Amino acid sequence: MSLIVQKFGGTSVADAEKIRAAARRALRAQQQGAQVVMVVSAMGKNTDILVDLAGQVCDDPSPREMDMLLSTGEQVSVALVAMAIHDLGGKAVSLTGGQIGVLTDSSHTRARIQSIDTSRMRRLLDEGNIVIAAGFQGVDQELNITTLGRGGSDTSAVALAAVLGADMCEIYTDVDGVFTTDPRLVASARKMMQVSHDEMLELASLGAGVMHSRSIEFGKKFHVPIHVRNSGVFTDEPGTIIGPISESDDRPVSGCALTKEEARITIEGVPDEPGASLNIFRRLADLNITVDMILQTPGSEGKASISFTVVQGDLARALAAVRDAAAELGAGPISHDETVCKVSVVGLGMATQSGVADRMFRALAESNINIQAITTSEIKVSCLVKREQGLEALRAVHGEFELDRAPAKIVPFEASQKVSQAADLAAVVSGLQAMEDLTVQGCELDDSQALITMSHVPDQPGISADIFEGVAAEGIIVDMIVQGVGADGKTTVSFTVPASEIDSARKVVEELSSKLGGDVTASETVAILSVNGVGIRSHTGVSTRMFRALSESGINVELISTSEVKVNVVVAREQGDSGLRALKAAFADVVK
Ligand SMILES: Nc1ncnc2c1ncn2[C@@H]1O[C@H](COP(=O)(O)OP(=O)(O)O)[C@@H](O)[C@H]1O
Ligand SMILES: N[C@@H](CC(=O)OP(=O)(O)O)C(=O)O
Repeated sequence: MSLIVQKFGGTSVADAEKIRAAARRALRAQQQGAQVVMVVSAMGKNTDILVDLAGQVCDDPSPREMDMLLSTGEQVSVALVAMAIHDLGGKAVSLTGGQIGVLTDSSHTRARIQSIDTSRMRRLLDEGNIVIAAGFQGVDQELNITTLGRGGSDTSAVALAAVLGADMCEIYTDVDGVFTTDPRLVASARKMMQVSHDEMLELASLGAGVMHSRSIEFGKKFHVPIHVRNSGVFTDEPGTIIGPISESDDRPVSGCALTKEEARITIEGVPDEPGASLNIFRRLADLNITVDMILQTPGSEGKASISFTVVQGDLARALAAVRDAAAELGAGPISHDETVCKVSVVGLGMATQSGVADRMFRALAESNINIQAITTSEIKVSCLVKREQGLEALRAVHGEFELDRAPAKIVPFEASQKVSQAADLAAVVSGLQAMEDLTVQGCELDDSQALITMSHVPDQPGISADIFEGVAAEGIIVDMIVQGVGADGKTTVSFTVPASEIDSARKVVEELSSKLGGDVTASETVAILSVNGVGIRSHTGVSTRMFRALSESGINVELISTSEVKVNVVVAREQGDSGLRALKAAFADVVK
């Protein structure tokens, strides 16, 4: 007998009529022969209302009490959905996270699932019930109620689908599927037929609120087929499948996203020596703060400047940690900016096609938007811009890559679904105990790259577009790009190219610097070390572990770039081999 998990987000159970519609949908699936587990979120904006209430009662609610409060939203909706099913003549039982046996760690408000007990659900399903599970919540060893972080019901649903070996995990929401960007922000956004796990992981962590990024991590790790659909239309029209392959293989960019609430922290005068980054990022990892867009740019007299972004809500805690690190390192001054946001493009295709970054930079320049910082990974380019220009930047980029138009070649829906379903159930079951553990696929060394740095470049719209158009015109594929945060109207741009291309890349950059000003340095003797896997960014300790391993081997990190699936660092070439050995040893316990 088939088993499906149907998750209904807050928008899909916002009122009595929607609750009845959700109940009808589950009953229909059951009548068609499936066992059905529903995972339900709090009604409408109820969680926001509860958060607001807590804020009215006190300034700094305890995380434990916050979880106790927020979990009630889901408890209301599961009971109502069960009643609606009973009223329609069906059999249903609602369960809280604790009643199911969703065991989590004790990090309140952002707990991680450790295991799920399927026995009670199986028994209820076998007795003909629809099981209605409260999303977003679990309990720790002491039976304290925990929550999985805002938006966490998606994660509950995919995790339940994984442990139950479900044939499909349907995510019902208020849009037709996953769009090329948030359709509320860009009217011409287009529904994708399918999107790959890696693309969705990046999009979700960059602000595509339609899915919680940890749920995609689960989906990828346990081969759960995920189908995002609209709860408001009662048709069999497919939504978007999140699976192993991209919608089209002839497009460099699949989607784009805006992360509105970013804050940037910069620490100048950091001693350019092994262990300095570790000192800073270890403290942030200990606080469970996810750090993004880490940029390290060379400064004068052996000092570096390190900038990174955090979500605005984490700014105060991050600043306190950074002040402690700076005091210990003798670094400073520290500055921060809360008026920034991040615009990103994502696509599996950009790993093999050149000319993505420069097109993005040109589109922003043409809208007169200055780029304050850039980071890239194989499948994304992110630019930090002024918050007030974020929306305009997103629209410019969406238009530039013609995301409103369907790609010429689309991989058929059924084909991707079949690949997804070829999951190995045994692997899912054996993965149960260590459900959210970090998976590292491997550590790599690329010693064929060279590094070019342009410093003291005027910090104005169009500079990066000029540089990377020039480089792309020579047919050179740029791998990492890091543009530092400008000081005194000047900025630093560093990037890596294949060592065989260094002369032509240097020529382009030198010609530009003779026009624009700025100094060029090139190093043919660098290596890129990387760690790749799943959940790299959300497991905040990965960069720390990497920096620690390198620092203990006396290796200095020159550049860093991070993504959901990879962290890259540039080091001196002669240290590449020892760096790789150090990383392999450091990650030996989590390599899968
Ligand atoms: N790339 C995207 N594709 C689809 N929806 C998106 C995307 N990015 C952001 N969204 C937003 O996510 C919303 C759905 O998520 P959410 O409001 O959390 O719904 P739910 O209550 O169903 O969980 C959509 O209404 C849409 O505005
Ligand atoms: N109710 C929780 C959990 C959740 O995932 O909700 P939704 O599915 O509506 O995004 C929240 O608002 O964060």
